[in-house]
Amino acid sequence: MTTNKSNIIYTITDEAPALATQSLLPIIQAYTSSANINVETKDISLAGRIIANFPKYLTEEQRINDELALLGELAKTPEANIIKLPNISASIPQLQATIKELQTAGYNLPDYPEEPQNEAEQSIKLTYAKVLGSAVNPVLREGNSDRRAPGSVKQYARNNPHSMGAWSKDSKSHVANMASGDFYGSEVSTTVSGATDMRIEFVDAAGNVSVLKEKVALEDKEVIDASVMSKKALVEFFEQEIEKAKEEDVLFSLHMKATMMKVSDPIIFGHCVKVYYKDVFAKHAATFEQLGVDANNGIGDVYAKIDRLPAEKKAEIEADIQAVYETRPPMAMVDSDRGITNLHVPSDIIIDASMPAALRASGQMWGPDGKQKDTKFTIPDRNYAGVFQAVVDYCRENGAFSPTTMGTVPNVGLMAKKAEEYGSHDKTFTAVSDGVIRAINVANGDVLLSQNVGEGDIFRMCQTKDAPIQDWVKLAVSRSRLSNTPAVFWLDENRAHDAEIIKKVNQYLPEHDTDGLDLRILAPTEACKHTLERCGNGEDTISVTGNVLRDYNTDLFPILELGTSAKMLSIVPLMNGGGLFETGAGGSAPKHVQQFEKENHLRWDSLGEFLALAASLEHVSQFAENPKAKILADTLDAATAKFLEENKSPSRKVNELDNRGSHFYLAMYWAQALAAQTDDAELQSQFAPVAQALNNQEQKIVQELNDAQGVAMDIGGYYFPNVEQASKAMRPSETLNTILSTLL
Ligand SMILES: NC(=O)C1=CN([C@@H]2O[C@H](COP(=O)(O)OP(=O)(O)OC[C@H]3O[C@@H](n4cnc5c(N)ncnc54)[C@H](OP(=O)(O)O)[C@@H]3O)[C@@H](O)[C@H]2O)C=CC1
Ligand SMILES: O=C(O)CCC(=O)C(=O)O
Ligand SMILES: [Mg+2]
Repeated sequence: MTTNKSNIIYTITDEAPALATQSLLPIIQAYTSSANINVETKDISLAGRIIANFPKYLTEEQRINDELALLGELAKTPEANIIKLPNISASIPQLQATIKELQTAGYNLPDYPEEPQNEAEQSIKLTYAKVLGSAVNPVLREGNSDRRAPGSVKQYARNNPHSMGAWSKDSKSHVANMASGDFYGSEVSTTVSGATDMRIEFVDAAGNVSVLKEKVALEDKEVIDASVMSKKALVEFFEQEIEKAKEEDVLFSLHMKATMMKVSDPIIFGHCVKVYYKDVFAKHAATFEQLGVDANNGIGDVYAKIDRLPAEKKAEIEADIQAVYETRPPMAMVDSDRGITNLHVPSDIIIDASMPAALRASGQMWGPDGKQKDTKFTIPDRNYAGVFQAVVDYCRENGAFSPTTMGTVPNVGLMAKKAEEYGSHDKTFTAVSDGVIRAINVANGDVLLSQNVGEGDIFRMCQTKDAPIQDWVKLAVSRSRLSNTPAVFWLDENRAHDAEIIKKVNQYLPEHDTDGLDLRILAPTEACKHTLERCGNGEDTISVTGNVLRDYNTDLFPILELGTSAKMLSIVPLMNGGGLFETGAGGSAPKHVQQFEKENHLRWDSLGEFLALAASLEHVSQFAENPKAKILADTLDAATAKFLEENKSPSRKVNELDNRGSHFYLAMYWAQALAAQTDDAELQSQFAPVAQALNNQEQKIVQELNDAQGVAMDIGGYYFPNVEQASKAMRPSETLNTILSTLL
């Protein structure tokens, strides 16, 4: 893909951010056209990715290019300048719903074959696997991550603190994790010497060898590791903790990352579903087998499949599910009004957002009665569970953090080239029987790593390449220097993988000027305690972490500090010189779309988009030597600061300022800043009348935007909305639209 140096790619994604784009992008395009910057869109939505992968089934007009693949290539070039909004990482139920919507819209796509019966179905399933789970971010993230709250955003939170639920010293909430038999306990790791290929194979108890993965290329000096989650230990753990939750009188809750960890975590989730609802699964085993119920898709899959049964049988199973709640501890709920539990769908409770939300709400979740209650946060594996327990302990002891006084915790995250666990899904396997799974060096037949496995155990291998580690160490030093802030590497010398990474950190740190910097290495739980102490004292600390803690920490600290991770600056300096500017650190906020459909109010906060756009324009100004881009970036920064000062973020309530109104204010402040600057007379004269018009019409525009609300809104689809309808819905102010059109 070739691009003009002043090209910016703006991604079309899903749900709330995709709706917000219908309103914000026309403003961005109108403003940037004045600096010869072309803001082009690329569709990486879930529906778009499905369409792109099945050309054979579609008409000529329906086919679209695989724009994700194009962007993946672009991300490896110095020209890349991509603004990436959050997208859905689909679970199977979400994928099926999207396929259905597309079929209804006339797209002749095949159904998702849950249990393929022949080769053709197997191939369809494999193609759908390409769009399942976290299939976008790892492709674009050809760099490490730098996520932080800009000074103006942090100051805004200090001046306008969000609510924080009070903590009780008697809180019974706690994190439950396994004591053995998990990934943490079994991990082995090594650093590869010399580029080679590896093969992953399974050896059964009788010595028969079968190949699980033919070939994985290994680079010189990369770190590889292998670990196993024992099914037996996991199931026993769930049994015990579910029983204990009842005795302890707390809600039972499970926190996984079934999207990023799309192979291992749905299986772990499925075991929990089968244990919690074991009476139902035992009594109806034959029926479930016949219906093809898959517990990995949650108890919701039972509800979906029993629809096909005669009414009487269906009612019996439903009654049996209800009876489970009499004997089991109360579940943490996703939606207590509709009886949706935390075990309904694996994509409803995603650990990075769900744990901080609970920690912010007095360490509690919502029970079946719609009331908050202390909770057992079940996080089976020990690798990162201790981090959340450290927050629980700190808040129980010291009370909730105060957004007015707490410090800030930016993150430098190791992410490039599918680093660590988040690149493991193509090397994750369930053992079909007892035996050994091992990685063989294809060049000489040596065993690189091996693990004993029992039937049903989950084996996984991770890769972490050397160049990204070097880049990450460099980024950590430079962020620490530039922001004059101590930095802690969250690495556990007792964990095999981390021990290899620590060797590299110690090797690469001396290559940089670290004079006077406070850099240290602490195991994650200790690092978290240290950081929390400092945070409570108003001190800032950079967390330098691997890929998983990058994800967790960049929701955890922003949600405590700012109320949401939507306000984060989220930059990925691409290793080949380009820039990927992610917006916020959160997701696509399905709850916001529900509200939008119900009452035409979108509470999505686009602050992350504003910050990303300013960083992207700054990148254009440097890369393309475009001085107008620099002015656009600086004035956008000024406008964003004013936007915060004036408190123009969307309200949560209908008929008040929403996402669209917040975009109007940004546009007005941006035009004012452009009209006020004197470095570029052309821009000044272009924007003076725009600023004037927006100013004069402020009342009218806000009225038009707010009056449109309060009615149900149909945009012709959820995963595949009608673009014209969505655009019309998101641009209800004719006055604003007319003023913007004068710039084009
Ligand atoms: N970078 C990416 O592409 C990411 C994608 N995802 C995907 O997003 C989906 C939903 O994930 P989930 O775990 O529910 O997390 P989300 O971050 O989407 O939502 C959690 C809550 O965070 C708040 N929130 C998030 N973003 C904003 C925003 N811009 N403005 C205001 N509030 C915001 C909302 O709280 P409230 O309702 O209280 O207003 C929201 O309900 C999944 O499909 C997931 O895979 C998740 C993370 C990152
Ligand atoms: O890609 C995903 O599924 C989620 C990514 C995410 O949560 C993050 O990077 O913070
Ligand atoms: Mg995240």
